[in-house]
Amino acid sequence: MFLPAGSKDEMGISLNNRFHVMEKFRKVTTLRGYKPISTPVIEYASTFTNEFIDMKLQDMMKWFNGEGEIEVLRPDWTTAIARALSNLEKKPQKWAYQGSIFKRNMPGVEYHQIGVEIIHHPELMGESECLLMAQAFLKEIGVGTCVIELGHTEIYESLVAEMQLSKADAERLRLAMHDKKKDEVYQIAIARSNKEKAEELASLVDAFGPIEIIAEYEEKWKERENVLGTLRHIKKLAEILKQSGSGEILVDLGRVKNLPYYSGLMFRGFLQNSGAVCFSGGRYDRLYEQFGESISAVGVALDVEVLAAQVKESDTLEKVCIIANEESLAFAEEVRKSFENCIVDVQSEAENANDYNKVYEIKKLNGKFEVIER
Ligand SMILES: N[C@@H](Cc1c[nH]c[nH+]1)C(=O)O
Repeated sequence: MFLPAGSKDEMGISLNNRFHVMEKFRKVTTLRGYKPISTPVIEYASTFTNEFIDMKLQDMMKWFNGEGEIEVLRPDWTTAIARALSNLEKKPQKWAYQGSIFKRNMPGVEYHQIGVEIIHHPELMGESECLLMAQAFLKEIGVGTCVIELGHTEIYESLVAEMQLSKADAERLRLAMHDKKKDEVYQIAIARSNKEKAEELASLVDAFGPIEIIAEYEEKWKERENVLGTLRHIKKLAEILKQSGSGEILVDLGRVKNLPYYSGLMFRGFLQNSGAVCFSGGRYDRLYEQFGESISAVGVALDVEVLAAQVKESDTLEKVCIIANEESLAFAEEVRKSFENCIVDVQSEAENANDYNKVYEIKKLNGKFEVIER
């Protein structure tokens, strides 16, 4: 029997590691005051494709239901949770979730995420909480500090806003900027504005580096009051992270949004050893405008596959094998209770004796069961 492309079975160590990551996440988030939330795996496509969200239908796993409406497998937690929360009381809330998202445009199709969404919290508080939670969690699973990158939608968008781009050109420019293709950014920009503007936009491609480069850009953009405010905000957040023992902090001032609903601060975490992205998130206040609300919303999702691959299998529990037969099964179940905090495996034969720290056999001597160490 075969599976569709992208689907896969999982077993043994990799599944154990995934569960380990998810259990620790539940512990860390519970202790930080998050409540759990879950949404159905099947939703209407329009929840994700409406004008406020604008995710691409072609990237989703989808079908028509009996009424002719398009249904999808959950492509994104953040949007699904916003839908679920839209009718709830408007007070500060912190939600934690774990489960799959599905993306047709990615080789794995099904991805496991753990994440949090924080709404109705003061901006800096919600943003720093996302990152401090992520840091505390990475520590808890033994990954340690990661490299944090901070970016902001408004720097690029305030430059582009004056350019009167068509939707298609805006998307081409965003992609070129995202891929850091400086020449292409310049070419698209020069066709729609003047040389000075095109050069400014192209130079934004290089506006990344350690947090200290912000000083250079404060000087460069000293006339642009709104951008200066954004830089001050990023610096404040970086300061909180540093004081809380974060590792390296980078900025990408030319970063464009990777999800259409971001508005404001965006962040990512990179593993120290491989550079893999282990978390990604940001502010998405505008997503709630579809419900006629103006609120503060920020969240982060962590990639369970990436993190599970970092977990070192630490079998701290002693493994015991009890060999029993049909007659001694009930007795073996009693014996099991005498081994506290051990993995106790009742078998008919110790096939792989080396897998166990201790092997016991239940024998019947003079009509009585005895436990004999092998
Ligand atoms: N849903 C985003 C992460 C996120 C959570 N909250 C805000 N952003 C993602 O899948 O990358």
